[in-house]
Amino acid sequence: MNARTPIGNRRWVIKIGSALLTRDGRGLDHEAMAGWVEQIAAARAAGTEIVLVSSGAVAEGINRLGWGERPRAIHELQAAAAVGQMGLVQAWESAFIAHGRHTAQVLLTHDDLSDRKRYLNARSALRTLLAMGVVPVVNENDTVVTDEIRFGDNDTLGALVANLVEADLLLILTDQEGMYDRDPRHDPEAQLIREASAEDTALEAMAGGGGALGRGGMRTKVRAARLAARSGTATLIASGREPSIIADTVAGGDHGTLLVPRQPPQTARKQWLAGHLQVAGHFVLDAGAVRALREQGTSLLPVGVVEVWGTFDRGEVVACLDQEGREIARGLANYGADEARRIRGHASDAIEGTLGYIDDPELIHRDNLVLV
Ligand SMILES: Nc1ncnc2c1ncn2[C@@H]1O[C@H](COP(=O)(O)OP(=O)(O)O)[C@@H](O)[C@H]1O
Ligand SMILES: N[C@@H](CCC(=O)OP(=O)(O)O)C(=O)O
Repeated sequence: MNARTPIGNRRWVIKIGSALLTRDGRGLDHEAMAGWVEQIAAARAAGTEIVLVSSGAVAEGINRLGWGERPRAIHELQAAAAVGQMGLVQAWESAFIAHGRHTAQVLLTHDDLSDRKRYLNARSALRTLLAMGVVPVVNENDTVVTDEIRFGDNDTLGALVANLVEADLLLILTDQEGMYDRDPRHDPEAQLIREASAEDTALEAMAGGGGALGRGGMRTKVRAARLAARSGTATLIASGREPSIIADTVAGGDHGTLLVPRQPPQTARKQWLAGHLQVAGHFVLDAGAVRALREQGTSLLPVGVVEVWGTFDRGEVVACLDQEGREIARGLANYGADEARRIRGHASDAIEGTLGYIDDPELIHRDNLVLV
């Protein structure tokens, strides 16, 4: 068997899913948590900085409130998350304190990471905590988000946190040995993938949805790996039921599925752009502009835009689509939607004549543009 690509051990993000943490919804598995904490504390003592991304607030809230099943109403889910998050942080805090390690609760929303200022604040807070030897315990702030504006699954959140702290590894612990070439729940012949490129688009076809408690399944884990790769972060999907999974991985063991970045890391600003789950509008590009962006890495000029959709202001994130509606890039618009509609299809030297002023010759400057 070929040796796997080695993983750096400077900084890791470890994500633990709901199904694992809550024994399939029967309440927090304190014993398993103690086992993971012991291994994390040892890795930290040996010099690896670790951020924990912990799911399980909603599942634990449902358990604490004695509800038989997951509610559908958003206000009930928000309430369950608020109750359950208390149990989660209590459990992590006491497990880490037994090893003399402080934890810090960090609850994030999509808005926190899409607003540039708040993103930079979250980044410096996390980096400060890590430098102080604290283990940040991150979750989505489920109580203040609704379906339209949530990450929903913590795989995506884990990847964005890995971008924030520029982790070497995003370790996703789940209830399977790793990623198989098809959903093992439906096909016992499924084969475990040992290593693949995080950017390999064929992986998505092999990844299915999640179980009753987890939200994303393998699909969101594959997407998370692609997102994480933007900061040069490798993703390992492995079984949290394997008793010494973290220690073995630190020691260079080769459990699970490793998805490695093959492209060079992007700048922090481009990672931030790629991490936006929502955009304020769309530019539809002609074929020449699509080629120029993809093949030459140019800025987007008004002349290559055939349609402008949505309402947005200068500085907002806008997606660029080809004529079949496929997103090819996104970036920060230099003009608001109304101005963009007036200058689309025009050469840049006609902008001033059309608008009466010119801010920039491009609709999106290439420094603010990321291919997706
Ligand atoms: N190709 C695949 N390989 C492995 N697991 C898969 C695959 N496709 C779908 N799955 C499902 O994804 C589930 C894990 O995701 P999920 O239920 O969201 O858990 P978590 O809470 O850990 O995120 C597995 O239990 C498995 O049934
Ligand atoms: N923020 C949510 C986690 C969402 C979720 O279920 O994520 P996951 O189990 O990782 O697929 C919670 O704490 O309940």
